Amino acid sequence: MGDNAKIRESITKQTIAELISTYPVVQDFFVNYNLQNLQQDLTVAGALARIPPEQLQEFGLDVFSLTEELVKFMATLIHNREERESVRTITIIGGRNKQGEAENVTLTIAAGEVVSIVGPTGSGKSCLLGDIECLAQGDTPTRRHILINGRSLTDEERFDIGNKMVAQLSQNMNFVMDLNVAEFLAMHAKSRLCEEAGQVIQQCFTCANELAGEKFTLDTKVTQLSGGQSRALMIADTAYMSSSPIVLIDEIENAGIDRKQAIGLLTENEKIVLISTHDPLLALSADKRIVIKNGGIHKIMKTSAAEINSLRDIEKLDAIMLAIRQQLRYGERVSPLAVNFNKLAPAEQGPGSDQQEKECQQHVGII
Ligand SMILES: Nc1ncnc2c1ncn2[C@@H]1O[C@H](COP(=O)(O)OP(=O)(O)OP(=O)(O)O)[C@@H](O)[C@H]1O
Repeated sequence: MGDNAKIRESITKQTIAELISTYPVVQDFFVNYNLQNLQQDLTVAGALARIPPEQLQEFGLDVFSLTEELVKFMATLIHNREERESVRTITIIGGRNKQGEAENVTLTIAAGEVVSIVGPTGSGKSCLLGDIECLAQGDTPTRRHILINGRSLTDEERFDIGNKMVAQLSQNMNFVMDLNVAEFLAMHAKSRLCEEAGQVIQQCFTCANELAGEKFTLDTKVTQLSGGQSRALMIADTAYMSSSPIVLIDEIENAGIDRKQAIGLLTENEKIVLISTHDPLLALSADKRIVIKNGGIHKIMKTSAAEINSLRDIEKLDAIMLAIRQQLRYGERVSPLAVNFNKLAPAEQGPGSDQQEKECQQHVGII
């Protein structure tokens, strides 16, 4: 029996109340067809059969085609749920760098892991994100292959627009719709068949406002949001509404948002997060970092215990920079710094020494 036939058989036998209690978002489907008053204790088949034909004619439907619409709606809902739960790993199989030299790398990243991508400007960080976004199969300039749960995807799986495995938060985000924040979030909730949409919309809005510096309201037009506010809204949206299990972030450091909180939020739901960054705080907040050089994966380094210690100092420095930025933003004088700069010089044999780098590379078993 095909998937849709199984869904049809299963849902039509349930009562309306049972179906709604398992999938609250189904109420939206009924409301769309003006069917909010269906009798709750009847089976779905029974309740749909009792709808007067003229009520459905308004939508160009009869009971049979309405049932098929409901089955398609449920199939998408179930597919999204399964997908969210199904990506356990992604694997990057090396291709070649800008010179055509082989990368000789196989890196597997598990659900819940955060990996940063670092390297000089123009080295190829966004290109690696692009490979993951399109689930490359040796058909991009880098010739990399990306596997999901250890296997290559078919072209149908890669290019199925309903199959949104990867969410990408890119550097430039522009809205073209004339909607306010509330309408925008409601539209997303609907298109992603979000369960408990009202609650999720409120969570997204509150969280985006916490991430962004300057507050905005639900009435604010999305076209009026600043770059940082748009970024904050999209991060909250990705964290709470998107079912995509893989999140790619291209440089959030310049968006003026709370970066640590943003990453914490995205990793809460066992997503795989890859961040291209020039920011030490973000780079070291990851479990591992991929170092890109000349278009190729040069090294993969696990964040060492010493680096995690340094991260605490980096956070303090970051807090100082943030405070200075706030003072400047609000037209205040910058207060004298209570920092002993002599103490800030990196220790001679500190993190980053050759010995430690070798250990890191051995640890992840890379080239
Ligand atoms: N392996 C490769 N083979 C061929 N071209 C590559 C490869 N990797 C990167 N490139 C090319 O190099 C250019 C710069 O790459 P990319 O934009 O990914 O750099 P970046 O590290 O993200 O830069 P920035 O830090 O400035 O954002 C792009 O034109 C990209 O197509």
